[in-house]
Amino acid sequence: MSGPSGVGKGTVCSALRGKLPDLVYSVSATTRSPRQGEVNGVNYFFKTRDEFLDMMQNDQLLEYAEYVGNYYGTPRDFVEKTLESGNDIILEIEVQGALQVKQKFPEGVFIFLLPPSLDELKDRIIGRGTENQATIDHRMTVAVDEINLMQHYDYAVVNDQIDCACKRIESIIIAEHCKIKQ
Ligand SMILES: Nc1nc2c(ncn2[C@@H]2O[C@H](COP(=O)(O)OP(=O)(O)O)[C@@H](O)[C@H]2O)c(=O)[nH]1
Ligand SMILES: Nc1ncnc2c1ncn2[C@@H]1O[C@H](COP(=O)(O)OP(=O)(O)O)[C@@H](O)[C@H]1O
Repeated sequence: MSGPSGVGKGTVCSALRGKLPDLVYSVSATTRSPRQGEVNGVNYFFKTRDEFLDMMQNDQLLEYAEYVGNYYGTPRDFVEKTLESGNDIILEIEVQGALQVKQKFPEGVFIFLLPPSLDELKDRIIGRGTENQATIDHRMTVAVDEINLMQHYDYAVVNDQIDCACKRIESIIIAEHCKIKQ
């Protein structure tokens, strides 16, 4: 799942956890500093730049990207082991990374979460109160670039109300399970 900063990816994923308990969540590595309340190993694996570069060089990341001045990447082992054990896994990642995953797992299901409007998106980022003004401006610029790449995804879901967005994503996951693969 991808979507611009502040659209509600984290909020929707938390709500989905309650509804689809068998769905496994990938915890990413990042060089971004933890926000208040974020826990290492739960929200992210927080890494120094050197530690992250080591992971890249040792092929420990399934994909990675630089986003607004920090690196983000998906630890490879956990994803591969989860899939080998027959479970589904959800990656909450930005667009460049999702396109790398699409190359490696074309059978994956790619969902783009959209805000009802750019004004509402900005209100949500500001309302969350975790970023300074310069970072908010940078993230809003990137948001437009990301939305322009939405055509690479299988589904677009508008996060107007959290419950409605969750139901739409749940329906997608259930439908994908029932799909006859050609
Ligand atoms: N490529 C990639 N992007 C990631 C990964 N983990 C998180 N991201 C994305 O990085 C962007 C910034 O994440 P974050 O700093 O937590 O900000 P937020 O989206 O505003 O909560 C978001 O688009 C995340 O989905 C990852 O492992 N790989
Ligand atoms: N459907 C929604 N309606 C109103 N506010 C929302 C909705 N979804 C999320 N939010 C709020 O928007 C802010 C950003 O949500 P968050 O989940 O942190 O976004 P993301 O993970 O995409 O950056 C949070 O303060 C969250 O409570």
